[in-house]
Amino acid sequence: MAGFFKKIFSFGKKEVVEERVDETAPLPPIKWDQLDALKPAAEQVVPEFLKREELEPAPHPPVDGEGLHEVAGRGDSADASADHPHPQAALGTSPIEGEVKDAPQPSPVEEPAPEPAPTIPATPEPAIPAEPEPLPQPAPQEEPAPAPEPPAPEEIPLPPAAPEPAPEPQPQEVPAPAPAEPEIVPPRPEKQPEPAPIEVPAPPAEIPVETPAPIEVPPPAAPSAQPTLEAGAAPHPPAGTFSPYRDGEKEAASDATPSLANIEEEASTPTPPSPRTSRGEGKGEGQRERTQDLAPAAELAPATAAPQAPAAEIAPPIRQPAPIETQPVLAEIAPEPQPVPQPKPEPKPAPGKVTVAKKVEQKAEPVKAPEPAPRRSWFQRMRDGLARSSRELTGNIAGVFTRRKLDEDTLQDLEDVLIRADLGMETALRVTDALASSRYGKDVSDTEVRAIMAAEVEKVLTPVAMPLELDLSHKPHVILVVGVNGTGKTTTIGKLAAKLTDGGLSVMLAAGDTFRAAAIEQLKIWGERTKSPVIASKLGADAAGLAYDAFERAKEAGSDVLIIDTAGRLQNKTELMAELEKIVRVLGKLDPEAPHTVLQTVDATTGQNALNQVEIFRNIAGVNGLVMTKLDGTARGGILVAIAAKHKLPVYFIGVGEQVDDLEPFSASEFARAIAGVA
Ligand SMILES: Nc1nc2c(ncn2[C@@H]2O[C@H](COP(=O)(O)OP(=O)(O)OP(=O)(O)O)[C@@H](O)[C@H]2O)c(=O)[nH]1
Repeated sequence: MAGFFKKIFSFGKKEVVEERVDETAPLPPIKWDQLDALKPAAEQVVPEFLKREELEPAPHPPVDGEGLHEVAGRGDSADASADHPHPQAALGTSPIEGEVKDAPQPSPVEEPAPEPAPTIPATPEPAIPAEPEPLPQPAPQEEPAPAPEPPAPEEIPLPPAAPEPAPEPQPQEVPAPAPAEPEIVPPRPEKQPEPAPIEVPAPPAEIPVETPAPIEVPPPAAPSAQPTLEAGAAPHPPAGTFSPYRDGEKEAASDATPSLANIEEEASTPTPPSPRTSRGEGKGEGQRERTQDLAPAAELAPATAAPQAPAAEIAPPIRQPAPIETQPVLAEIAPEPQPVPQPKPEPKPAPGKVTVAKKVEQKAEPVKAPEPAPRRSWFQRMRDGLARSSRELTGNIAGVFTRRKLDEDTLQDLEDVLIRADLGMETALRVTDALASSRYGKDVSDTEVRAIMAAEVEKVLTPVAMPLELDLSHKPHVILVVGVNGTGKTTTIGKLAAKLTDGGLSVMLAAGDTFRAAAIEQLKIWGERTKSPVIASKLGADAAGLAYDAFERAKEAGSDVLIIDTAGRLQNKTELMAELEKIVRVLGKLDPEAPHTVLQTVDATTGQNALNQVEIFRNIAGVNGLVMTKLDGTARGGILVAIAAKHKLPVYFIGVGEQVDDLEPFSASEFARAIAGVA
């Protein structure tokens, strides 16, 4: 075989010499298309050359002459001496011969070369230019490129010696490209025109090679993981990780996707880098390796593991460990984020605990709210409310009767104490008279004095302590609520509506306080709380007109009770008093007896002014009942006794708080005992 290639080599020289001698004319421009067209011809011609070489070199010159001109014209004049380059270039195709030249040298070393040689020319041509970098695909596409690079092929023959040393490393390097090439195979079938007949068998062989590759992966996986570290652990693990998936993708994607091959090459690049450098040294050899790799690849995979151990083994192990490692890595990654969120919930409980503690504290307060201690009983609440009044009164009484006999001075001192307690002159005289009639000249204790006082106050209050009676024959029973502003009219209306609705009565509310927007809104709130419809109008509207409309509405609705709120006016303002009179007058048009109840709220904290308020409202609005408000926490609860004694108006309720339940029916004995500090 060596002789065979030598003949070819010498033949090329002869052609070059002959061609140049014959043709001195300027070289025509290069026509790449023609060159491509020549490629297949060249292949066919090649065998002819071989034959003709042995027989006659003459016939070829004319044929190759054109190719030679083109090649020479490309400008390797410096290499004009290019003895062989020309024939190589003429082939076109230069790579073909270049390989041929390269082949002969390594071929002696590698005996199998002679046979693949004919096949080689087809593949190597495109491969040579492309292989140095992108071994697989670019080569065929760049076929024209190699032609313009005749100098490369020319130089190639120069380092023929290099291929000789290269051949040995090449077989080693071969394994590395081998895995990549099988992937590259798909692109080659595209180039099939040249190597098609010969390589066609190879690709199928390679295709199975790829499939076995993943199969090989599992066995060496665990052990190979370590070797991967040696060959290029860093690059491999990632490549391996992706490789398994890519293989599957490759199978699915089929040959159409050369990119996959590139991807794998990139993944495997760590190992190939060294082989590539070696390849760059000898292109012809590199080409050969391809052809050889393609065929032997299938064989190498299983059997040639030893020679290709470094590269071939690295590739598979890399793939295997990678997928395995990747999964565990993912598994590790997954748990990592889990612990991360865990700490987050931890802080949540922390603040939760804090909040809980806070909430507990806060809730503890509302729990205290059941301080319905006031709810324990209205009397207890009233007693607590009258405590101030009681303490002051009882304290003063005790100061008067401490180890003193009852005489005129003590009786006068007691009268003064009762009057300062707002009980009124009448009530004070009643108490002193009662005490003097039974205890005059005797030692009297404060307890005895308070008991007599409680009894006398009760006597005063009993006539006025009356329950509110509603004549439901009136549909509705109209309750007009009057009183000085701030005495608790609206609040009392809400409390009363709650009692009535709780008792099963239907109640309608009328917002007659058209001078204060807050009063209207406040009444609406009470209406919502008591589920009672509220009749309201715009701010500043005529209160009498509103009362009239509300009365009609209540009649139409069949309400049991209509409660009309009014504006709080100072009794000395004629206009305001006239408005109340007008309301009463208008209501009387619908029902002469309406309003059926006129309640006046009296603020217990007002003191003696409450007597005047009742006097005025009684005369203007016909007040026929009282609600003593704010008896809780006042020291002047005695005014109720004075009002009762003077006006003898019924006291239906007393307000002992701002809550809906803080409206209690008035009890003379309880109030009297509470204010006198008698248990
Ligand atoms: N402590 C206590 N406060 C009360 C009582 N009744 C009413 N109040 C409060 O007294 C204030 C005045 O009550 P209102 O109902 O608005 O009095 P009003 O007469 O309607 O006032 P105007 O709408 O201005 O005429 C409010 O803050 C009520 O919560 C009570 O019996 N005890």
